[in-house]
Amino acid sequence: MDDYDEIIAGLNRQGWSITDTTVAPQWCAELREHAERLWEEGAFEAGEFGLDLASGRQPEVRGDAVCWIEPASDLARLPFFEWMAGFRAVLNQRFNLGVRSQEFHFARYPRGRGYRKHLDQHRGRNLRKISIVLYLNPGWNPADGGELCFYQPANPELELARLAPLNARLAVFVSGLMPHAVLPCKTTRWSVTGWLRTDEAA
Ligand SMILES: O=C(O)CCC(=O)C(=O)O
Ligand SMILES: [Fe+2]
Repeated sequence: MDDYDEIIAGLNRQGWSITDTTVAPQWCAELREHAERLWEEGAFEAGEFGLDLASGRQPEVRGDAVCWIEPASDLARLPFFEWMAGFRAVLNQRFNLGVRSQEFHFARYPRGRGYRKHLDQHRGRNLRKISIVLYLNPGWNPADGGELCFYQPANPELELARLAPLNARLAVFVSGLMPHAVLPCKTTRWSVTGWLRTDEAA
């Protein structure tokens, strides 16, 4: 079984999958360098919750700052994003998922912040099919918190898994199915987050 197969098997079986050996630590180091540079350049903005821009910024609900990766930029051609384009092709060929575009942002959670339980599909819209999170945190300690939690789709009170944001860990899940949350972190938490979508690139 290759990595794509392993991830897809997890999605089919339970709606989510975690792999720790798919993404090369070198790719993560490079992404983390870019993320920190962009942070220092002031390129991040507060993460927004839902589509209502007027009321969308609620740090007690969603505490990260994000920096979107322009699809036409050099960054979008880094190996991790090329690998994702390959994953998309496999999902389309074998499962007819019709994921025609991908969007990604860097995310940075400062100490004390998390993201309350939510689904990744905006209400009434279902363009986002598959959610992707790659963690960029070398030396993450279990005591640092910041776990990604999955909850039972039919009963979101029931926690299914609690996963530390370990360096190079890749989480993939069905956007419209899996309730999830980020528990508050005790130290700065970095990641790349994205979605495979059914519409064409903007
Ligand atoms: O960083 C994570 O573990 C999940 C982030 C998330 O749920 C989101 O950005 O929608
Ligand atoms: Fe999410």
